[in-house]
Amino acid sequence: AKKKELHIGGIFPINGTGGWQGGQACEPAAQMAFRDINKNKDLLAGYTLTLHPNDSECEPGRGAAVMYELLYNEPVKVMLLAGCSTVCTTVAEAAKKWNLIVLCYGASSPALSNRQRFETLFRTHPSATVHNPTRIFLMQKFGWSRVAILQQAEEVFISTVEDLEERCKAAKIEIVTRQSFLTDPTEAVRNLKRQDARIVVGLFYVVAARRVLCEIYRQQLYGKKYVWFFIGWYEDNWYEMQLEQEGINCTREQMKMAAEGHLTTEAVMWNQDNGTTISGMTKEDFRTRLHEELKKNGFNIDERLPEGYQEAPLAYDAVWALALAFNKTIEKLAEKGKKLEDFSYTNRGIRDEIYNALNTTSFLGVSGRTAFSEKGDRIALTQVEQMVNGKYNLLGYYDTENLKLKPWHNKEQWINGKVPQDRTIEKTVL
Ligand SMILES: CC1(C)CO[C@@H](CC(=O)O)CN1
Repeated sequence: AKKKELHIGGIFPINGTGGWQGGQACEPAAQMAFRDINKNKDLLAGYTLTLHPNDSECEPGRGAAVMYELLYNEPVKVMLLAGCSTVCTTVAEAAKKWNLIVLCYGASSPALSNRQRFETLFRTHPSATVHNPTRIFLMQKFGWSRVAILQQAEEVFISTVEDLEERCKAAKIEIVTRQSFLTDPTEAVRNLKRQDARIVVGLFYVVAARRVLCEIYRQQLYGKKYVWFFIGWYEDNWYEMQLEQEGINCTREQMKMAAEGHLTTEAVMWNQDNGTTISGMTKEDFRTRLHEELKKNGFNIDERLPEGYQEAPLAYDAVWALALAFNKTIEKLAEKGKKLEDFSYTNRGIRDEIYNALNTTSFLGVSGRTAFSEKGDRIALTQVEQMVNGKYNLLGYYDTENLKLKPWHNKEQWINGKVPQDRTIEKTVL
């Protein structure tokens, strides 16, 4: 018998430079997952999934336009996939009116962790706040209870800092100052110096990070008395890239000196070990297939780029989450004599079944263990690295859900082997 089609709306950042460069690999990764699932005999028997891809250019206005095209044109879509925080915010806030679940594979904004605004949102991309429990863990591990914050004035960093401040308060870690800047960090760095900040958490995009690093060098806020936390998803040699083009007036050597010893935190987006995942692939199998897929799609791949498309596993696993949830929903509906293909935009009952199924979905994907919190956030491990002599050393992983190390390698290095202090220790004259 002919298989029944389930139609999925896909909104991807294909063109446009508004978003992150990794986004372009998400549509090919999702297409790969649709093929794998439609071939899989153990899933969705009697059904076939059909993706309707569209380009949002990572721009919320375009995202809204393609969403309405998807909704006002046959066939009825049963779910939406979307990427980019701005597009997901727009799409997810509206989609609940059509009883559509929205699965976001590329949205890090903490604002999306809000069930009042986003009743039907789930995301395989962790919120930017996933770094914060790890930052607190590191402060406690190294005995720092007096820290400072330097951030770029962007929504994602503002809401991340709000979460970090709450966690610092709960952990009795004093935030001696919180400095923010739009594009020029000079004054903000000067204020850090005035407050004798020693342990600083930095939250900014990579172009701003290079300006901060040069300012750190010029104002001597680096070396054995200081520790900086940076974001870990910049390119590995971000501190020496594009210095001329961006008008950075520090040499590569100076940037490298200022960067020495800094710590980074980032969400783990590729399965930590090389075990076989639900699709039968290991993460390396996936990387190889993605590489081939991107070449076939005319991407100019060089050796490094597959790492550069770090979010591709999140798009691939989002489709597996969707398929597993549909599988569960079909069984549940059958008990009530209902069918998934009877979904319509006014059908709240089927939306609730899909929502409940996603809420309890958990599997090992190419992006690692994939499961969602009650706010629909991706539960993820974080990775900690330290820059030593211009290269990142892996220090370990942290499980923010169970608040434990997985594992820690004890490879951190400090100048003269001494962990920097978080304040000036008054010499007590005996
Ligand atoms: C880690 C990063 C680069 C954070 O931004 C995400 C895009 C977004 O949140 O709009 C993609 N992944």
